Amino acid sequence: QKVQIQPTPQIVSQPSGHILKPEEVRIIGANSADKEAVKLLKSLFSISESKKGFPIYLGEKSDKAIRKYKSQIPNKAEGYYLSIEKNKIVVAGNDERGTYYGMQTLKQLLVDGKLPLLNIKDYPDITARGVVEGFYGTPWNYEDRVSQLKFYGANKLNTYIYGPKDDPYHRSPNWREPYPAKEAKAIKELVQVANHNHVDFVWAIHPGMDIKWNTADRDAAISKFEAMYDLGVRAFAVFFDDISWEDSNAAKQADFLNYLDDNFVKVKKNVLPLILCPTEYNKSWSKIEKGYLPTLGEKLNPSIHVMWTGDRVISDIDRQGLEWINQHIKRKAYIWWNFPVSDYVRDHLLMGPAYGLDTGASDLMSGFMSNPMEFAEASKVAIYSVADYAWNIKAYQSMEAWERALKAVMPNNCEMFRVFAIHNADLGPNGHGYRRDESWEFKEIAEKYLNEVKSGKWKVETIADVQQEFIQMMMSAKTLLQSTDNPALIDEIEPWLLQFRLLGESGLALTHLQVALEKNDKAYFKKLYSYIKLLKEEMFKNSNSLNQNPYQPGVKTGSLVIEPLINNALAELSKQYAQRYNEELPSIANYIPHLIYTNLNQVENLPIRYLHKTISISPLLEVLKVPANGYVGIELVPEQTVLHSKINMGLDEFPEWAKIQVSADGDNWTDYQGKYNGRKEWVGGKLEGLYRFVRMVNTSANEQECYLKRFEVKIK
Ligand SMILES: CCCC(=O)N[C@H]1/C(=N/OC(=O)Nc2ccccc2)O[C@H](CO)[C@@H](O)[C@@H]1O
Ligand SMILES: [Ca+2]
Repeated sequence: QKVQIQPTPQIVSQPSGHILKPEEVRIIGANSADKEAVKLLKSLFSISESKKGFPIYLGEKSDKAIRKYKSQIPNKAEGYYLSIEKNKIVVAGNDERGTYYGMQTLKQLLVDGKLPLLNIKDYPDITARGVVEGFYGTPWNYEDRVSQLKFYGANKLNTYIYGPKDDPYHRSPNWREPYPAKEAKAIKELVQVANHNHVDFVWAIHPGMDIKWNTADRDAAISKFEAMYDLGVRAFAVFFDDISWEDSNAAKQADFLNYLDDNFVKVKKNVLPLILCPTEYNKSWSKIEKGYLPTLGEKLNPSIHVMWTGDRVISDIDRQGLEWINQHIKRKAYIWWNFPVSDYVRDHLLMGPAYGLDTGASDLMSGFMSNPMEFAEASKVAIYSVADYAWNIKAYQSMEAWERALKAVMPNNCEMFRVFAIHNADLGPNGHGYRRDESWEFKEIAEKYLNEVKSGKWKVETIADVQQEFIQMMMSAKTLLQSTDNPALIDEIEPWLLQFRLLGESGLALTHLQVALEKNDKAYFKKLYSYIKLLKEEMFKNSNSLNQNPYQPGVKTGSLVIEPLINNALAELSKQYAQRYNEELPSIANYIPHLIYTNLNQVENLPIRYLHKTISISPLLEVLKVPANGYVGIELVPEQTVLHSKINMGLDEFPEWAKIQVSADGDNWTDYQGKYNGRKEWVGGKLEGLYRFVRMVNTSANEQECYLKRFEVKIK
């Protein structure tokens, strides 16, 4: 039988039987082996004081106790040789971390008091593997981070990069200041937890918003690094992402990094190589002829890593793209993979497989980091898969890893967790145009069901299939809400579980509308319809009260297949009701008729939201570039009476290049009189008459920059 080890090892022999877990073991090499490995071994077996215990040889290739096995150990960083035999076990590392990883594998193989007889030669494909806490939104808390670090140790991830955008001491305004005592203590403890799990804790500084290219700021960075060094940090990164372009001077950035490298990293000796997050960190933004990347490639000290997100900000990672970037930066790219980060689609959870990763790229990357969701536990599903990919790239199978990830995160309820995860994977329409598959096992049934509803000739077995899925959604939500094996996870995803249950319930009720039509029972149909309306109102209330944030407030679930199926079937069945009984029912599908109105491709995919008679554009996190005559706004369908409007462009004064205009026909525009309310927001009042378009337009002759933090129109 094939043993299952996470991550998938490089070389495993076929098991030739098994042994029972030894009552007592004797560790040979305990004094010279990696101490975390010794601790882990002692937590698994009872150690005999006398000579008679079952021998376990533990240590690194340079240790005397392991000398006999030295030739078996892969000559690769963090590699190990593990052999489980009838009369001994050998756990031999190429280095301390290798020994520790060998022990993690041994721990996984000890199941039901038995151990398989086999041997393994294993090592990682990618040198640095892990997670960059680099998202916008609520940073992870201390308990989240401790749990993450233990999870990384168990999954052979060796790097955690601390860089939460919303930590004021990581970025502006306080990147120069040392952390206050409380935060400093927490970081000091986290570094220790990281060390116990053989994870390199990388502290990132983000000086980009207000750095000056002078000795004062260079030394400010060094003194901040010194302060972090005193807390135990031995690895550092410098982030220059998401800053305005005049600061994206490659030569200055390279000099700054080289100065830190020469005057801090090289001086300290036990500090890992620096990591740079460049301003041009994806192919779609790079203009090679402008020389930013080639300058970094030329000038940056060779030991400094350069981060890269791929062809776009949110992007698949493939061999071709990696070969492209590596030639320009003259080193192997250090990947910052923006998945499962959801800070630009905050109403969605990304619980699906981690796919779009080239299994032929093992020799082209120096690092692979996942940028996760602000929900730490929920992110573990994708992080688990990334661990499998980064360790053994050619063997990676995203769907298989996903199945194991679900079991790892929710061991006692993985089937119910799978029902939830499979229907909470896509992002919905978003500014990056990045989408994921969702509900893939239900799509065919959904299609069949909708066609049968439309034709009015439905089959019992199709209805049964659909009812089974809806009931499973309800069972999944209820089971998970009452589960106890991962309370932190349930706490994070509760809003989505509540919504998921209501969605399943509304789907189930929907199938009974067909029963009512079959029985020609008008009263029953109307009762069901009102019931579905109640369910939808509760979902609407959830979306108005839970997971509120300034960007994508609300709770979206099953948004790719399930929700549209229910809304389309509902519309169809209420149409059939109207035809049969000559009576229109109020539309209850939460359809939004209004549209985004723009000629800027950076925002053309942004979703429109509708809550409480307010239509708004989903905000953009990053800076918006508006060329001459560029405009962004809302098209009201049909035209409406505008009560008031709010536009926040993230600027202190209302820019003279901008105009706010309205139109009924899209050709004749009139200025919309309004004023700044002192909180960077332009406010406009009630307009007489009906209007279809409200927009902000750049009336100057050249490109301008601003933010799209809020653009909303309230209608009567
Ligand atoms: C090396 C990657 C840096 C990165 O991805 N930065 C942020 C990031 N930046 O994305 C952008 O699109 N940034 C941007 C776009 C236009 C102009 C300036 C910045 O996207 C992620 C997902 O929203 C965020 O979590 C990241 O913190
Ligand atoms: Ca040793």
